[in-house]
Amino acid sequence: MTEDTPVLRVDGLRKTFRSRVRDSESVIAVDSVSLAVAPGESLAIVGESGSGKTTIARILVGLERADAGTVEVAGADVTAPARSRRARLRRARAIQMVFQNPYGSLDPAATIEQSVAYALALHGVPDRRVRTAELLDRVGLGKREREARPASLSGGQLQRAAIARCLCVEPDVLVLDEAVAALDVSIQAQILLLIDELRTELGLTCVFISHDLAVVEAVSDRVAVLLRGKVVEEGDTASVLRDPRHEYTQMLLDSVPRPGWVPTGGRADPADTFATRP
Ligand SMILES: Nc1ncnc2c1ncn2[C@@H]1O[C@H](COP(=O)(O)OP(=O)(O)OP(=O)(O)O)[C@@H](O)[C@H]1O
Repeated sequence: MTEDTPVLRVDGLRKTFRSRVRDSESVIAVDSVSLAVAPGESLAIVGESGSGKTTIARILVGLERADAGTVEVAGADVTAPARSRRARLRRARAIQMVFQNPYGSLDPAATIEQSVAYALALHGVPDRRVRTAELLDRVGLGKREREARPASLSGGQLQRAAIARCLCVEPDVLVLDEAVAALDVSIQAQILLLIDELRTELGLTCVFISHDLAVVEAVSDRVAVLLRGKVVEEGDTASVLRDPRHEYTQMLLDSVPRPGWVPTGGRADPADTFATRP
């Protein structure tokens, strides 16, 4: 693989669900989505609620099965569900996910260091005690937090622990699904800074799922804008945010609160606003 060969390649993803509202109807959550992320690059997937962001993230990490399309990580096809334990471990090494709610990835009964040590053991990493300490040090968790159980930690501390747990396997790709959305703004900034440092140090390839354009601007090199399951605009983050080509991207930008902002129209349901757009 050369430096430019994408480490993550998504081709023609499609996912339909049975409607939660009317059983006889279906919802196209993801529609012909193709993406490529180069080694060390950070791609943001942005869109309003219901645009399909989380469904894409869940397909990437194998929590959801696509109806069509393929996902390749470091040249290996990871589209099919991993059936054997070995295949599941291989898949976990390829791609890891930080969730909005870190409780999902941390055992409530275990201390943070036990959770990290367990993940290392699962993947047969030697020198687990040393490696656990290194990882928790790296994400900025001290002795008290390491020995605590998830219920006694703050959201920011939990996200640090969840990131450390993902890093146990040195994944090819890290997917962060609204990973800072539930945090206070100042804690958000600390976590974004940590992710940025880790990207620089480890050359991490990241996919950031977010509805927040300020977060997208801070963390991504490239952005894909999602509307009703389809990518309607994609490009270098700074250019897209400065000079959006699609009206929907413009609408997302217009709906960011700022001094003098009047919330008229900007928060209209994009499904209504752009329903007829090809
Ligand atoms: N398990 C499911 N069953 C039925 N419909 C679903 C399911 N999961 C997602 N959907 C629908 O698929 C569409 C895309 O949802 P998804 O959660 O991927 O969007 P999103 O952009 O991540 O939104 P949010 O930011 O609110 O999480 C929505 O219309 C949603 O209602």
